[in-house]
Amino acid sequence: MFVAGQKEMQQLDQYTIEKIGLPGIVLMENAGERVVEEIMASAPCHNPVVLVLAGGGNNGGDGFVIARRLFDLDVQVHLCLISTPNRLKGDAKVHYDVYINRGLPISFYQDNSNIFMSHLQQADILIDAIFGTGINRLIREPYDQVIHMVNEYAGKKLIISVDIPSGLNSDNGKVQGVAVKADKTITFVFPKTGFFLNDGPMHVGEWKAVDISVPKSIVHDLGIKMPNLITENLVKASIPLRPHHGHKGTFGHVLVVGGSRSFVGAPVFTAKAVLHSGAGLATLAIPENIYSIAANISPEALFLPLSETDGHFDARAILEISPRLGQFTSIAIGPGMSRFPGGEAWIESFIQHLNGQPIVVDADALYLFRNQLEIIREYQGDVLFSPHPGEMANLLHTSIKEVEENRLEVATFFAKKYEVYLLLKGHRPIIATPAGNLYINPFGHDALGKGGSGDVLTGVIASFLSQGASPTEALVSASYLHAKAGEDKARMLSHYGVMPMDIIEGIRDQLVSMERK
Ligand SMILES: NC(=O)C1=CN([C@@H]2O[C@H](COP(=O)(O)OP(=O)(O)OC[C@H]3O[C@@H](n4cnc5c(N)ncnc54)[C@H](OP(=O)(O)O)[C@@H]3O)[C@@H](O)[C@H]2O)[C@@H](O)CC1
Ligand SMILES: Nc1ncnc2c1ncn2[C@@H]1O[C@H](COP(=O)(O)OP(=O)(O)O)[C@@H](O)[C@H]1O
Ligand SMILES: [K+]
Repeated sequence: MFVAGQKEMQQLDQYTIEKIGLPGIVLMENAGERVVEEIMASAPCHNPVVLVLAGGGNNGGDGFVIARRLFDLDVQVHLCLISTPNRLKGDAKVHYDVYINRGLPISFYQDNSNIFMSHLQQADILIDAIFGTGINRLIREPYDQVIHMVNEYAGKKLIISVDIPSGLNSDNGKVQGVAVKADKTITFVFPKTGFFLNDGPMHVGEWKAVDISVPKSIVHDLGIKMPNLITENLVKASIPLRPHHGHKGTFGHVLVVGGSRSFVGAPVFTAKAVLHSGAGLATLAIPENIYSIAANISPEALFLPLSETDGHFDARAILEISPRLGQFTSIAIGPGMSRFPGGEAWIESFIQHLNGQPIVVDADALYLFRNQLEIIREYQGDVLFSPHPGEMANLLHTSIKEVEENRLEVATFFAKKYEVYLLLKGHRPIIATPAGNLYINPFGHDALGKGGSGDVLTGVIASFLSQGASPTEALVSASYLHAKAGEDKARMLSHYGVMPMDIIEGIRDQLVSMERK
């Protein structure tokens, strides 16, 4: 499934109408019909009272169809036009005329806002068909008042947005002054990019993309490049296959490099995640002063205790580890490593001793690479970076705000420029490839916002690489399983109580349920 912005939706609609010959009024009729099906399926009570709020563009046009079709199903429905009738044009005007010709119930906000308020109070369900993807400026009077009034009922009445919550920018998810806070959004053809960026996740609620007879194959016919949405099916096709006759050699040997006196748990979580997600072997290369604690809590791992000074790796460690590096099928470096003096030179030397295995760079290793990214570009194997927004900002010498407001652009830029596979973590993680492909993970939970959670993810990525997944496959499947594990564990253990080991267990539960399906 793809994720579409305003321009892409226009291209798809236009092609369907002009080249395929399916008129816009038919698409609008289909759109209205699909939304009505969803309204009927999610009605909070018997005989709900529905208020449809229609704007002056095509989103309002959908609203006229929805109100008419609800009326024909004997639903108590009222339509309120927020715009003025003489501004209506095209397909929306056709459906407005049909509505008026049928003599169906309507009122005009501009004529009498009191009537509107009384309808708002009486309704069980509010249908937001004020603005769709066509919004092109900040929302002002009277639309902002209406949206504020609708939002006062958030959590009290069922609010369903048509295509996108009115006021939300479909490309970047920014609120254009004010935006509807929907419980549900019924969107057409593809989910909109803005659902997953900036304010989007706080406004869309539960979303569903419905078919309105715009063929999805147009994307390929027109060669339109859009971000991919990570779905269970995509993940099923991405998780490395496990031959029944395989042995620990088949499933790869992951080297985890990290840890320091202050951060003992981080590399341990990574190594545990490596093994719980299927790798044959995991070796933990850690400073020798934390060896006994780490070994005590992870008997399943192999160990490579390395020389250290003041609780972190030192130059001797490189000499000790370098003859061994050839035996590993993937490397995860960074968890708990600390930002130690001389760390930049240490990590440069480390990468020069590798033989092209895929390498996952996370946490402090990202920091240590930030001023020497050319080394990454020149590395002869695949490099995967998994920064959180703070680490991403550090890599680009910019602010977290800049990163968060431009997640897609930032991820695309960095992946292309440094030829890395990038997983930009956060509420809705983004994966960007050196070739410019994008993936958005629509899952995840605030339960994952706890130290150690990212270390687990790093381990799963490295594990899948070791089992033969491509960098994109490893990132897509690890990010999905991690996010779904967070959602699932939060249901059992609360938003507050999920620990890194629970996430590891949750990932294993996800793998069990995928194997069964
Ligand atoms: N095309 C198709 O085949 C299909 C399209 N479909 C539907 O169409 C929707 C897109 O429709 P759309 O392009 O007409 O835009 P829409 O979101 O209704 O708003 C534009 C209107 O709002 C106005 N306006 C904009 N910003 C404003 C602001 N800040 N404050 C105030 N006014 C503002 C703008 O006015 P203007 O700029 O012209 O003055 C214009 O009147 C899409 O989301 C889907 O629901 C479906 O039916 C399926 C078939
Ligand atoms: N509110 C949230 N919603 C979804 N995912 C989240 C949320 N908060 C954190 N996460 C996820 O949790 C992980 C945290 O990683 P990171 O910050 O590197 O943690 P650490 O390095 O402490 O282990 C990331 O995968 C991130 O996407
Ligand atoms: K809307």
